[in-house]
Amino acid sequence: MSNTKTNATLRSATPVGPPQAPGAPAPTVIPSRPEPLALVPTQTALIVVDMQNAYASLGGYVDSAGFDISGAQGTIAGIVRAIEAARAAGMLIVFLQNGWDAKYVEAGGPGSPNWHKSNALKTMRAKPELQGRFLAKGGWDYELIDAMKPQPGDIVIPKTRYSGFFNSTLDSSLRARGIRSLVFTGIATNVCVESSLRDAFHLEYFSLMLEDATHELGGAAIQQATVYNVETFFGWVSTVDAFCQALAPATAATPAKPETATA
Ligand SMILES: C/C(=C/NC(N)=O)C(=O)O
Repeated sequence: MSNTKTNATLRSATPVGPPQAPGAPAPTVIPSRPEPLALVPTQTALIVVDMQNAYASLGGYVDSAGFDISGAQGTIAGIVRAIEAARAAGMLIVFLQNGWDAKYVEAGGPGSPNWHKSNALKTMRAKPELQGRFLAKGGWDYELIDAMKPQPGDIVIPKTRYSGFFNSTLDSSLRARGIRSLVFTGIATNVCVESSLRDAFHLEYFSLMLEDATHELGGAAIQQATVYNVETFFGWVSTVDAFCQALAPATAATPAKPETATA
């Protein structure tokens, strides 16, 4: 890509991150591009975007609408690892869940661009036998996938448009908990992940995207376009391995069980 040179030039080894008050817990430095990112785990939320049957399961909305999600299993495995590492380090886990009421009032009618652009709504209009099947609250398509059931202390935030911040309680929920940094995972990289991450930038959050814990709709070049956008304009990019390895010392620092002395 012709932009590689620009990004390499702008890369730095000095970590960046939200300012820390004196006496604040030491941040964890995550190797990332274009700079390492310094995050305090207890002031960071892992955002899992729309890991619902609609986006990650065969027979769900995006599969039925003709998008290729054959790589979703790898994405799911990466997100599961990231969640485990984040939880062990004391990060808040937030699951976003996209969809509308069963009568699709929240989806909007012909006066809403969403009615015209949503491929879920378009597919159901084109095939009336599918009406009611996609992204309706209460249905299988809307549910989070089995691999990602929330645990006590996690937060689930419903949303009705691509950005997790639009008309939702996401921003207030994060601010109320003193969250300053966000780690983005989920599907789709170029739609709800990127929309949410862009809004996070404008709301002054430091955002990291784990590129191998996201999956695009539209092909490999589309994935690279979002990675470029995030790395160059809106945040930082890393991998599941780098994230988990950086957090491991923080996890190891939690008090171990006393060993039983054997004579
Ligand atoms: C295309 C699409 C993407 N959603 C997402 N979670 O990125 C949709 O909801 O129609």
